Amino acid sequence: MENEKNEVIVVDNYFTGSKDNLKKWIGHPRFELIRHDVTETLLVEVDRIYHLACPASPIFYKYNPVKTIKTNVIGTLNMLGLAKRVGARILLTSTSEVYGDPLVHPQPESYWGNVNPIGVRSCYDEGKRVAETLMFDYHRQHGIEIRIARIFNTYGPRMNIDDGRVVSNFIAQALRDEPLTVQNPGTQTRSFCYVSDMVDGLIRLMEGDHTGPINIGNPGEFTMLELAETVKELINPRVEIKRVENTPDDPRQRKPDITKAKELLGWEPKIKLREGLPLMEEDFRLRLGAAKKN
Ligand SMILES: NC(=O)c1ccc[n+]([C@@H]2O[C@H](COP(=O)([O-])OP(=O)(O)OC[C@H]3O[C@@H](n4cnc5c(N)ncnc54)[C@H](O)[C@@H]3O)[C@@H](O)[C@H]2O)c1
Ligand SMILES: O=C(O)[C@H]1O[C@H](OP(=O)(O)OP(=O)(O)OC[C@H]2O[C@@H](n3ccc(=O)[nH]c3=O)[C@H](O)[C@@H]2O)[C@H](O)[C@@H](O)[C@@H]1O
Repeated sequence: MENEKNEVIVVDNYFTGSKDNLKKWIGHPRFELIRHDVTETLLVEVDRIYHLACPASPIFYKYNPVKTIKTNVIGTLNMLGLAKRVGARILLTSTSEVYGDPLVHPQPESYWGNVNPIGVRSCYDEGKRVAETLMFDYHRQHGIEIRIARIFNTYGPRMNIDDGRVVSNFIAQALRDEPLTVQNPGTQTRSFCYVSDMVDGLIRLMEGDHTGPINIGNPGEFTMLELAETVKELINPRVEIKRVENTPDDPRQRKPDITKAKELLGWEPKIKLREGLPLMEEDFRLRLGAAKKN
């Protein structure tokens, strides 16, 4: 929308999304919002498709796993069908979860992954693997222009407060004076990317010449205990850290190798975790009505 040459159509079934996040643009002449589920056919005329629709927080994607896999498979088929009909270029937001519980560290795009095909996370990680396969089959068979981003844990303002992912959980807990829930063992790692860096990476990938898959993420790697300590230090030093049970198949380590993104897209993240957390804190404080204490 910031580029005046663009007209934007947003399609969402609001399963985890919110109209509030789009308030700024509703009513703008270059903007349209459609309530639609991508598992149904969509007929619009476009030249770029950013296919992001999919529940992404583990608590939401496990809530209705059959719907999650339908969104990944039928939803991606429908978006590819649309791309084929109108000759659009399509970008899929795949995930670092295609690497499963990785045995190679950090993860380059050439790694095929270590994924449980029948586990409670499979609707999401195997779903995204099939979505990538569909993208490449449409590309080879029908000549569709495709782009695949493998996104690593991304966070930022305007996330659903009860999204359930670790950064939003810890920030909301710190602001509510509730203990930070570190799932065992707490030594598992993630690499957190700030949302503006991610958006910049996705646009570069879409407008560049490479199909991908390309990892887009921030290589700064933290254990969940380190993340909790950092949130405590920056946001609420009085808060406790509480150890809780983990869920099955939780990946033990995750860090992107971003050599390809640097070389092919000229992209690398700019915002460090310690800079991104306060930006998210500010937005969460406003929405939770939590005033800053001295
Ligand atoms: N944020 C991350 O760390 C991360 C990491 C890897 C991949 N991704 C991918 O990026 C995309 C966006 O993730 P996010 O973090 O913004 O998640 P999110 O849950 O905040 O947003 C997903 C959006 O998709 C919509 N949606 C879900 N199912 C739909 C359907 N059947 N039809 C239409 N809309 C539907 C939701 O309502 C929501 O607006 C997802 O595809 C996700 O898998 C995100
Ligand atoms: O980046 C990715 O590729 C994937 O990352 C996340 O999956 P996950 O890393 O499991 O996300 P979280 O739920 O934020 O969990 C991260 C870690 O924090 C831990 N955690 C989570 C929540 C919490 O309250 N406490 C806590 O310690 C989990 O055990 C896990 O080890 C996203 O949810 C997926 O959509 C995305 O595709």
